[in-house]
Amino acid sequence: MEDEEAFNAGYGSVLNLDGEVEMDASIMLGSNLNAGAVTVVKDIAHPISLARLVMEKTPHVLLAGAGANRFAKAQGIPEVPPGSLVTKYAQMALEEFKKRGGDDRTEIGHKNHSEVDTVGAVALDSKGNLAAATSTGGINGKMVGRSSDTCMIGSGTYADDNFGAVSTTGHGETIAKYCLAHAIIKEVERGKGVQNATKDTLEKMTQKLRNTAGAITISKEGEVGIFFTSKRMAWAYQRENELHYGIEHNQDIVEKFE
Ligand SMILES: NC(=O)C[C@H](N)C(=O)O
Repeated sequence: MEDEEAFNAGYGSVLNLDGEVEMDASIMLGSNLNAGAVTVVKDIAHPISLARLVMEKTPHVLLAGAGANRFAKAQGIPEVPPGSLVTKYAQMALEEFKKRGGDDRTEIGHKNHSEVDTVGAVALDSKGNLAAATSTGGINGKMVGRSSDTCMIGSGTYADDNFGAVSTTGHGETIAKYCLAHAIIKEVERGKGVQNATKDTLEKMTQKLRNTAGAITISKEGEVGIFFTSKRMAWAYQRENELHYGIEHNQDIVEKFE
Protein backbone atom coordinates (compact mmCIF):
# COMPACT_ATOMS: atom_id res chain seq x y z
CA MET A 1 0.00 0.00 0.00
CA GLU A 2 2.96 2.34 0.54
CA ASP A 3 3.76 2.00 -3.19
CA GLU A 4 0.22 2.90 -4.26
CA GLU A 5 -0.26 6.56 -5.14
CA ALA A 6 -3.90 6.56 -4.04
CA PHE A 7 -2.88 6.20 -0.39
CA ASN A 8 -1.28 8.73 1.91
CA ALA A 9 1.79 6.67 2.79
CA GLY A 10 5.16 6.14 1.10
CA TYR A 11 4.82 7.16 -2.57
CA GLY A 12 1.82 9.50 -2.78
CA SER A 13 2.17 10.90 0.75
CA VAL A 14 0.80 14.37 1.38
CA LEU A 15 3.36 17.19 1.68
CA ASN A 16 4.57 19.44 4.45
CA LEU A 17 4.59 23.24 4.07
CA ASP A 18 7.98 23.07 2.31
CA GLY A 19 6.56 20.62 -0.26
CA GLU A 20 8.45 17.62 1.12
CA VAL A 21 7.34 14.12 2.10
CA GLU A 22 7.98 13.34 5.79
CA MET A 23 6.55 10.00 6.90
CA ASP A 24 5.58 8.20 10.10
CA ALA A 25 4.89 4.51 10.76
CA SER A 26 4.46 2.12 13.67
CA ILE A 27 4.02 -1.60 14.25
CA MET A 28 3.14 -3.68 17.32
CA LEU A 29 2.94 -7.35 18.27
CA GLY A 30 0.22 -8.44 20.65
CA SER A 31 2.10 -11.43 22.05
CA ASN A 32 4.82 -9.49 23.90
CA LEU A 33 3.79 -5.84 23.29
CA ASN A 34 6.96 -5.30 21.28
CA ALA A 35 6.67 -2.18 19.17
CA GLY A 36 8.68 -0.07 16.75
CA ALA A 37 8.07 3.28 15.10
CA VAL A 38 9.65 5.98 12.98
CA THR A 39 8.73 9.63 12.58
CA VAL A 40 9.67 12.41 10.15
CA VAL A 41 11.61 10.03 7.91
CA LYS A 42 12.47 11.12 4.39
CA ASP A 43 13.25 9.28 1.13
CA ILE A 44 12.41 5.79 2.42
CA ALA A 45 10.06 3.77 0.20
CA HIS A 46 8.65 1.62 3.01
CA PRO A 47 8.63 3.31 6.43
CA ILE A 48 6.68 0.40 7.92
CA SER A 49 9.60 -1.95 7.22
CA LEU A 50 11.90 0.51 8.97
CA ALA A 51 9.53 0.63 11.96
CA ARG A 52 9.68 -3.16 12.08
CA LEU A 53 13.49 -3.04 12.14
CA VAL A 54 13.36 -0.54 15.02
CA MET A 55 11.24 -3.12 16.87
CA GLU A 56 13.42 -6.09 15.99
CA LYS A 57 16.94 -4.64 16.04
CA THR A 58 17.06 -1.79 18.56
CA PRO A 59 16.31 -1.39 22.26
CA HIS A 60 14.05 1.60 21.36
CA VAL A 61 10.45 2.13 20.33
CA LEU A 62 10.69 5.31 18.22
CA LEU A 63 13.41 6.78 16.02
CA ALA A 64 13.04 10.25 14.49
CA GLY A 65 14.26 12.19 11.47
CA ALA A 66 17.94 12.03 10.58
CA GLY A 67 18.56 9.32 13.19
CA ALA A 68 15.89 7.09 11.64
CA ASN A 69 17.41 7.64 8.18
CA ARG A 70 20.87 6.84 9.51
CA PHE A 71 19.54 3.62 11.06
CA ALA A 72 17.92 2.70 7.72
CA LYS A 73 21.26 3.09 5.98
CA ALA A 74 23.02 0.97 8.60
CA GLN A 75 20.37 -1.74 8.03
CA GLY A 76 20.96 -1.70 4.28
CA ILE A 77 17.68 0.00 3.37
CA PRO A 78 18.48 2.24 0.41
CA GLU A 79 17.22 5.81 0.25
CA VAL A 80 15.18 6.69 -2.83
CA PRO A 81 16.20 9.86 -4.73
CA PRO A 82 15.03 13.07 -3.00
CA GLY A 83 11.60 14.12 -4.29
CA SER A 84 10.79 10.73 -5.83
CA LEU A 85 7.94 10.04 -3.35
CA VAL A 86 6.27 13.36 -4.30
CA THR A 87 3.34 13.02 -6.73
CA LYS A 88 1.66 15.68 -8.90
CA TYR A 89 -1.56 15.10 -6.99
CA ALA A 90 0.15 15.80 -3.67
CA GLN A 91 1.66 19.01 -5.09
CA MET A 92 -1.77 20.15 -6.33
CA ALA A 93 -3.29 19.37 -2.95
CA LEU A 94 -0.66 21.49 -1.19
CA GLU A 95 -1.22 24.39 -3.60
CA GLU A 96 -4.97 24.19 -2.98
CA PHE A 97 -4.35 24.08 0.76
CA LYS A 98 -2.19 27.21 0.60
CA LYS A 99 -4.76 29.02 -1.58
CA ARG A 100 -7.50 28.26 0.91
CA GLY A 101 -5.45 29.93 3.62
CA GLY A 102 -4.47 26.62 5.09
CA ASP A 103 -6.69 25.97 8.03
CA ASP A 104 -9.12 23.23 7.10
CA ARG A 105 -7.29 20.17 8.29
CA THR A 106 -10.34 18.37 9.56
CA GLU A 107 -13.48 17.18 7.89
CA ILE A 108 -16.10 18.72 10.14
CA GLY A 109 -17.81 21.57 8.29
CA HIS A 110 -15.50 21.41 5.29
CA LYS A 111 -15.38 19.67 1.99
CA ASN A 112 -11.73 18.83 1.82
CA HIS A 113 -10.47 17.55 -1.51
CA SER A 114 -6.89 17.14 -0.47
CA GLU A 115 -7.20 14.35 2.07
CA VAL A 116 -6.28 10.81 1.14
CA ASP A 117 -6.01 8.03 3.65
CA THR A 118 -3.27 6.72 5.84
CA VAL A 119 -2.91 2.94 5.58
CA GLY A 120 -3.22 0.42 8.38
CA ALA A 121 -3.54 -3.31 8.90
CA VAL A 122 -4.56 -5.57 11.77
CA ALA A 123 -4.11 -9.32 11.68
CA LEU A 124 -4.65 -12.54 13.62
CA ASP A 125 -2.68 -15.66 12.74
CA SER A 126 -3.60 -19.32 13.27
CA LYS A 127 -1.66 -19.41 16.56
CA GLY A 128 -3.67 -16.53 18.05
CA ASN A 129 -0.99 -13.85 17.59
CA LEU A 130 -2.34 -10.37 16.94
CA ALA A 131 -0.48 -7.53 15.23
CA ALA A 132 -1.20 -4.00 14.04
CA ALA A 133 0.66 -1.61 11.74
CA THR A 134 0.02 1.90 10.41
CA SER A 135 1.87 4.13 7.93
CA THR A 136 1.24 7.73 6.83
CA GLY A 137 2.50 10.86 5.13
CA GLY A 138 0.60 12.80 7.79
CA ILE A 139 -1.58 15.81 7.10
CA ASN A 140 -1.45 18.01 4.01
CA GLY A 141 0.25 21.34 4.74
CA LYS A 142 1.65 20.24 8.12
CA MET A 143 4.54 22.10 9.68
CA VAL A 144 8.01 20.77 8.91
CA GLY A 145 8.96 18.29 11.62
CA ARG A 146 5.38 17.54 12.74
CA SER A 147 4.89 14.01 14.12
CA SER A 148 1.53 12.30 13.80
CA ASP A 149 -0.51 9.91 15.90
CA THR A 150 0.60 7.21 13.45
CA CYS A 151 4.04 6.94 15.05
CA MET A 152 2.58 6.94 18.57
CA ILE A 153 1.97 3.54 20.11
CA GLY A 154 -1.45 3.72 21.76
CA SER A 155 -2.77 6.38 19.38
CA GLY A 156 -2.21 5.15 15.81
CA THR A 157 -1.45 1.52 16.59
CA TYR A 158 -1.97 -0.94 19.45
CA ALA A 159 -2.04 -4.72 19.85
CA ASP A 160 -2.46 -7.00 22.84
CA ASP A 161 -3.16 -10.70 22.32
CA ASN A 162 -5.53 -10.72 25.30
CA PHE A 163 -7.90 -8.17 23.74
CA GLY A 164 -7.31 -7.10 20.15
CA ALA A 165 -5.34 -5.09 17.63
CA VAL A 166 -6.21 -1.60 16.35
CA SER A 167 -5.03 0.73 13.58
CA THR A 168 -6.43 4.26 13.28
CA THR A 169 -6.67 7.04 10.71
CA GLY A 170 -7.95 10.60 10.74
CA HIS A 171 -7.08 13.88 12.42
CA GLY A 172 -3.78 13.06 14.10
CA GLU A 173 -3.73 15.65 16.86
CA THR A 174 -7.21 14.53 17.94
CA ILE A 175 -6.31 10.83 17.82
CA ALA A 176 -3.14 11.52 19.82
CA LYS A 177 -4.95 13.49 22.55
CA TYR A 178 -7.47 10.68 22.94
CA CYS A 179 -4.93 7.81 22.73
CA LEU A 180 -7.52 6.34 20.39
CA ALA A 181 -6.09 2.87 19.67
CA HIS A 182 -5.49 2.16 23.35
CA ALA A 183 -8.86 3.64 24.33
CA ILE A 184 -10.56 1.13 22.00
CA ILE A 185 -8.56 -1.75 23.50
CA LYS A 186 -9.58 -0.63 27.01
CA GLU A 187 -13.26 -0.88 26.01
CA VAL A 188 -12.65 -4.44 24.76
CA GLU A 189 -10.93 -5.21 28.07
CA ARG A 190 -14.06 -3.98 29.88
CA GLY A 191 -16.05 -6.59 27.95
CA LYS A 192 -17.36 -4.85 24.82
CA GLY A 193 -17.25 -6.57 21.43
CA VAL A 194 -14.77 -5.04 19.00
CA GLN A 195 -17.43 -3.40 16.78
CA ASN A 196 -19.12 -1.63 19.70
CA ALA A 197 -15.79 -0.76 21.31
CA THR A 198 -14.58 0.83 18.06
CA LYS A 199 -17.84 2.69 17.39
CA ASP A 200 -18.45 3.95 20.94
CA THR A 201 -14.87 5.16 21.45
CA LEU A 202 -14.79 7.01 18.11
CA GLU A 203 -18.16 8.65 18.78
CA LYS A 204 -17.05 9.78 22.23
CA MET A 205 -13.76 11.16 20.83
CA THR A 206 -15.53 13.11 18.08
CA GLN A 207 -18.12 14.44 20.51
CA LYS A 208 -15.44 15.64 22.92
CA LEU A 209 -12.82 16.96 20.48
CA ARG A 210 -14.97 17.91 17.45
CA ASN A 211 -12.73 16.15 14.95
CA THR A 212 -13.09 12.92 13.06
CA ALA A 213 -11.22 9.63 12.72
CA GLY A 214 -11.69 5.97 11.89
CA ALA A 215 -10.32 2.66 13.10
CA ILE A 216 -10.09 -1.01 12.23
CA THR A 217 -9.99 -3.51 15.09
CA ILE A 218 -9.65 -7.29 15.27
CA SER A 219 -10.34 -9.40 18.34
CA LYS A 220 -8.50 -12.46 19.52
CA GLU A 221 -11.47 -14.47 18.21
CA GLY A 222 -11.05 -12.90 14.75
CA GLU A 223 -14.09 -10.61 14.90
CA VAL A 224 -13.65 -7.28 13.16
CA GLY A 225 -14.63 -3.78 14.26
CA ILE A 226 -14.80 -1.07 11.59
CA PHE A 227 -16.06 2.43 12.23
CA PHE A 228 -15.38 6.03 11.21
CA THR A 229 -16.80 9.40 12.16
CA SER A 230 -15.23 10.88 9.01
CA LYS A 231 -17.27 10.96 5.79
CA ARG A 232 -15.46 8.00 4.29
CA MET A 233 -12.87 5.39 5.14
CA ALA A 234 -11.76 2.67 2.74
CA TRP A 235 -11.52 -0.73 4.44
CA ALA A 236 -11.39 -4.40 3.51
CA TYR A 237 -10.99 -7.77 5.19
CA GLN A 238 -10.74 -11.35 4.17
CA ARG A 239 -12.03 -14.32 6.13
CA GLU A 240 -11.73 -17.75 4.55
CA ASN A 241 -13.14 -17.41 1.00
CA GLU A 242 -14.99 -14.13 1.53
CA LEU A 243 -13.70 -10.64 0.81
CA HIS A 244 -15.57 -7.76 2.44
CA TYR A 245 -14.95 -4.12 1.61
CA GLY A 246 -16.46 -0.65 1.66
CA ILE A 247 -15.79 3.08 1.80
CA GLU A 248 -19.13 4.79 2.61
CA HIS A 249 -21.05 4.45 5.86
CA ASN A 250 -23.12 1.24 6.20
CA GLN A 251 -21.50 -0.36 3.16
CA ASP A 252 -20.36 -4.00 3.15
CA ILE A 253 -19.67 -5.39 -0.31
CA VAL A 254 -19.01 -9.14 -0.30
CA GLU A 255 -17.15 -11.13 -2.92
CA LYS A 256 -16.79 -14.88 -2.65
CA PHE A 257 -13.99 -16.77 -4.33
CA GLU A 258 -12.91 -20.39 -4.55
N1 LIG B 1 -5.11 10.57 7.23
C1 LIG B 1 -4.51 10.31 8.36
O1 LIG B 1 -4.81 9.34 8.98
C2 LIG B 1 -3.50 11.28 8.88
C3 LIG B 1 -2.77 10.91 10.13
N2 LIG B 1 -3.59 10.35 11.17
C4 LIG B 1 -2.07 12.13 10.65
O2 LIG B 1 -2.64 12.90 11.34
O3 LIG B 1 -0.96 12.35 10.30
